Amino acid sequence: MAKQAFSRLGRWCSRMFAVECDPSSDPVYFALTKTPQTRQCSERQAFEKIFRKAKSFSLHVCTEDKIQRAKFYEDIKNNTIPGVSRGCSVFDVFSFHPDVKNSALRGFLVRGVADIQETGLFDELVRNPGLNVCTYVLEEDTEHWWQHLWSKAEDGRMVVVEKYCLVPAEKPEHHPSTLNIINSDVFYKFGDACKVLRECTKFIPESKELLELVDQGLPLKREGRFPVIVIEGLDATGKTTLTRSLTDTLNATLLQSPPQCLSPWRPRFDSEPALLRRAFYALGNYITAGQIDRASAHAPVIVDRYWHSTAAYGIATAVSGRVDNLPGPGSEVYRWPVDLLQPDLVLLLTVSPEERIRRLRFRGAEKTREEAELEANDRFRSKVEQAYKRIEDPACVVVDASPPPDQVLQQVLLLIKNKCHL
Ligand SMILES: Nc1nc2c(ncn2[C@@H]2O[C@H](COP(=O)(O)OP(=O)(O)OP(=O)(O)O)[C@@H](O)[C@H]2O)c(=O)[nH]1
Ligand SMILES: Nc1ncnc2c1ncn2[C@@H]1O[C@H](COP(=O)(O)OP(=O)(O)O)[C@@H](O)[C@H]1O
Repeated sequence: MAKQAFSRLGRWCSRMFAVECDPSSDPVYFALTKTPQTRQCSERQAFEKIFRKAKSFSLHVCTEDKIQRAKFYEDIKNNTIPGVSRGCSVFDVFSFHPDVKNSALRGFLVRGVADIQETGLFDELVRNPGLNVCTYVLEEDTEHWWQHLWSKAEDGRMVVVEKYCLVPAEKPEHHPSTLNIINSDVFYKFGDACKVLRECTKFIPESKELLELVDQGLPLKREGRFPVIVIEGLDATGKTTLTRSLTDTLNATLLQSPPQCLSPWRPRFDSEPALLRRAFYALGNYITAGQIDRASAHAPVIVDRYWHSTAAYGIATAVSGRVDNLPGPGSEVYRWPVDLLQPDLVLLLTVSPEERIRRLRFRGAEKTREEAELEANDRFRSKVEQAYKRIEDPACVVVDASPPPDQVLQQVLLLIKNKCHL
């Protein structure tokens, strides 16, 4: 067991390690090296900011099984690990190769635990072989901080199988949370989303029924000749109101994503980790694409949310810390999926945060977990808004939706006339 664990852990060598103590500032970055480097007194504060003097444990979820990793990470993050909740600080951490796609392993640092043996960490490790636990110790003689990787030996004892010296390092070009977006936080192909849903049938049997709903012959190019207009925007920007009045005025067909047929499963997937939530919404977009293809043969089609929502919420959820940690405009994460039917026009409704809150209160509707997050967290909301505006091919056209409903409708009808010749 130790040998197998060691070989799996071995790929961690010469990686970087980032600790996110404060989401409003950059993480503290360290290089993991096999041999201690000469200490600079200026580095002292990097260590004291993270480790103080107390022992600290970093819990890395390191398994090839994406589903297990996503579920375990969420479960552990949202509950407390037995014996470590009292007075401990918990920070997000990333172990990664700088600027290498798909190299980031998310985990978190629990600081201030008296002794690792006292906690439930080792029991968790035994129950979840894919889980790896590290401790951080200051070696008094060399005054260096070391990361010790633990694993379970054949005789059942926990042993240190590898150790790396921590050296403060410069921040890499890309925030580590942006490295795994493609196919872990956002899906750009139908098959990739289906793969995740297929793998989770073991603990979400409903996924099998979902997969049967999707027509395997997905429409890439639209056969229909009528325009397709998507209305996007944060909740309470007026999408439902506008899509209904547009549908009446244009004698159009109103569709939405996720489509009605997925409603029975939505609460379940909204409560699942981001990986599964995103696969569910991606699947919803492909089912809606089939409906758009058929409907646009007979009349104009208005769609309430589509790919922009899926990608914007996925990217904003994945990228931690500041808004400027988002991948820059033009990044491949903002591109349209090659196999998803494209609309003719995407309108992004925007209102001021104050007006949105006023409308939300007035409407009093219940919120998804992400909508609650939008309220509580300006930074998350700004990341969603920025991501919406960076998505390409087609990019969205921003509409000021703060005027009264009839004025917004007239403004949008003019836009549709100019862009779609309707
Ligand atoms: N439709 C959609 N919703 C998503 C997606 N990803 C996350 N969500 C969440 O679902 C919420 C929207 O749910 P909807 O069913 O579209 O309800 P809605 O009435 O359009 O929401 P409002 O914007 O409040 O009108 C979003 O605010 C997100 O919290 C996605 O890909 N598509
Ligand atoms: N242009 C507008 N001006 C003022 N209030 C509006 C406008 N559009 C919608 N509302 C009101 O704001 C609330 C949210 O509108 P809704 O269409 O449900 O937004 P969304 O579908 O984007 O969540 C509703 O109570 C609605 O009556």
